[in-house]
Formats: sequence, structure tokens, C-alpha cells
Amino acid sequence: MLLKICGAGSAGDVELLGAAGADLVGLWHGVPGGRADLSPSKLSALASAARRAARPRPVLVTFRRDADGLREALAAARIHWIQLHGYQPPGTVRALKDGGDGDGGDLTVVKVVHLDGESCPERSLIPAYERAGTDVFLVDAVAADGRIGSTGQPVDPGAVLGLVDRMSRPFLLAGGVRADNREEYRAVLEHPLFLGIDVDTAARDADGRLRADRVRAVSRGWRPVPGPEAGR
Ligand SMILES: O=C(O)c1ccccc1N[C@@H]1O[C@H](COP(=O)(O)O)[C@@H](O)[C@H]1O
Repeated sequence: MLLKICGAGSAGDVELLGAAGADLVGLWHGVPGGRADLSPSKLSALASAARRAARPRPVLVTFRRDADGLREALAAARIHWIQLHGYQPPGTVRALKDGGDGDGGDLTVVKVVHLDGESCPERSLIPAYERAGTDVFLVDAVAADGRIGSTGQPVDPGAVLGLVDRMSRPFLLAGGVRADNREEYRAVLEHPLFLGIDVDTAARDADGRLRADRVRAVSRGWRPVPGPEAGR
């Protein structure tokens, strides 16, 4: 099971996340007004920090939809994963995967689909996102005021299952994932396409700083140590 933590703002954050067990780190770029939106040079610096440590692998997280600009940002920072967290159309996925120079096969595209209660605006587009080359879906919540990203708001497990049953690609679960709420999602975890979790709010303290103890708690909560029977 993969553990992704979103929103590193410094090389120290990246190192802390690697040491605490995160597999992937979200680096914000093209998130207007975001508290940790990174300039191109900062994005490159944090991606380098992640490469030096071998883990976590950097993921560019963005609301942007201009594939040319995004490809430039990815190439400059040497990042091979991108999370399209806004309402980008399937055409953005296709343009990224096709790539200007045919290197899209090297890029893992994560497309976020949003759950507003039971309803998902991208639901009917899932086959089109797959045809466009989406590698991984990410199911996240929409806040009551329409905000997306870092809502801290849990998604309904039944609504998640209803959505992922339409998919043939793996998916990550997000939206208010905490150290103590794995049991509520048991059926989601058991889905054959379940790939892992993506966390922001529960990894931070009251001042919004990423905290190693919180990341470790989420990791322990969602990746329990197998009992003596496991593997027999
Ligand atoms: O974390 C953010 O501020 C953010 C900004 C822009 C796009 C995505 C963002 N985070 C994503 O939010 C969800 C989880 O949030 P939470 O655990 O419910 O707070 C996750 O997919 C992050 O990648």
C-alpha cells in the first residue's frame, strides 16, 4: 500500500517524510494561493532533495491544465509523476501522455476525481480519462463551499466503491484520511484496484507544519504490522 503525503515546502519536509515512511510526496505547483505553492526553482530543489534520499518519490500536484507548461515544469524538475487535482479535461491527460517528444510513457498521470457527497462530476468521464492514458485515479472530497484539495473531509466509503467499480486503473484514496479511520474503509481497502492513501490535513500540526509523528501514526494506522499467521 502506497502512502502519499501532500505539500512539502522545504528539503527538510521531504527528508522528514522519507524517514517517516512516505512513498510519495506531493509538491504543489500551479496551486494559486496555496500555502506551499512552489516556484519552478523551488520545485526543482525539492525534487532533487527527494531524489537524493531515494524516498519519497516526488509528485507534481497542480490545478493547471496547460499541458505544454506542465511538461516544461516536469522536465525542468525531472519529476515523473503528476497529480491533476483540478477539473482538467481528458485532453490534458492525453496531451501529457502523448508528450511533445514522445516521452509520455515515462510519466505517471494521476487524475483526481471528486466526490461531493454521492455525486462525482467526473463520473461519466472515467472511460475517457482511461482512454487518454490515466495511470492512476485519486478519489478526493469536495468541501461544502466547493473547495477542493486539503479539505480534511472524509468521503463516503459506499460512494467511493460506486465510483471505483467503473474504473479499470488503480486508485488512491484521499479526503480526511486519518490514523484512526482505516476500519471505516475496509471494503475500499479490499478492492482489487486499491493502491494506497493520500493525506494532507492529518499529517500536520495546528500550525500547518508537517510532523513526522503524525505521518508515522497514519502509516501505523493504515499499514498494521501483520500478525504471526500472515504469510504462512
Ligand atoms: O493539500 C493541499 O493544500 C492541496 C492543494 C491543492 C491540491 C491538492 C491538495 N491536497 C490534496 O488534498 C487531498 C487530501 O487532503 P486532506 O487529507 O483531506 O486534507 C490529497 O489528495 C492531497 O493531495
